[in-house]
Amino acid sequence: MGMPARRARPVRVLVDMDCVLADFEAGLLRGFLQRFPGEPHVPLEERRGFSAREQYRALRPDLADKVTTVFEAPGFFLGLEPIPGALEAMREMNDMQDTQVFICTSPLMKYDHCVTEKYRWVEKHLGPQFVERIIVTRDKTVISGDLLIDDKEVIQGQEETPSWEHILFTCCHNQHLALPPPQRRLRSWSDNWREIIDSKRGALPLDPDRLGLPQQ
Ligand SMILES: Nc1ccn([C@H]2C[C@H](O)[C@@H](COP(=O)(O)O)O2)c(=O)n1
Ligand SMILES: [Mg+2]
Repeated sequence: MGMPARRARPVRVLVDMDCVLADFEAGLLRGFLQRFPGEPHVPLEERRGFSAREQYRALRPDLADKVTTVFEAPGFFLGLEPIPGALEAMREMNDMQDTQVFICTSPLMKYDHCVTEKYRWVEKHLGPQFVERIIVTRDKTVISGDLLIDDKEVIQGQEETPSWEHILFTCCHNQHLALPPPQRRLRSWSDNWREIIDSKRGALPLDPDRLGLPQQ
């Protein structure tokens, strides 16, 4: 009897941070209302499009810079609340057999507080073993993986055909979008992320050394 067949490599899952693990949108609105209480704002149910800055600009041009001061301020990223179920899902995913999890996040161009606070947020909420799993990049297309769970509707960069399948994580700014088939959504961390990961297992090549076939 040979050894049982085994997959040649684990499924690699890249998980975005803002709006997937950390509630950027709720933190931004809370910060905006605190800092500019008399100004018009965009309620979460009316958010459309990835860029809050552009939607505030459309509301009134000077609000673009005002909303930007909120997410560029020290303490903003560290103070974000976790998305419901995100921390539990990350721990479970990290413990799954044949599964590798990385946190894949883009920094602001004005990175002073953002980058350090993203690291500190991960350590605070997920612990040091996840700090080792952080990938900070402005271009997610050059990172290799089987899945990228991300709330940004279109992810472009230098690589035209990234190795990962983009799973759109539902967030206030993208919930109205009809996805072109076969693109898939993860509606929340209560949705079936395990099934999405398992759907990638069959696609992986089997390790010929583990098939139990007689060696040639
Ligand atoms: N609705 C959003 C979400 C995030 N950002 C900014 C904040 C971060 O610097 C960056 C994160 O991008 P991600 O890695 O989550 O694709 O983008 C924003 O401007 N608006
Ligand atoms: Mg995001």
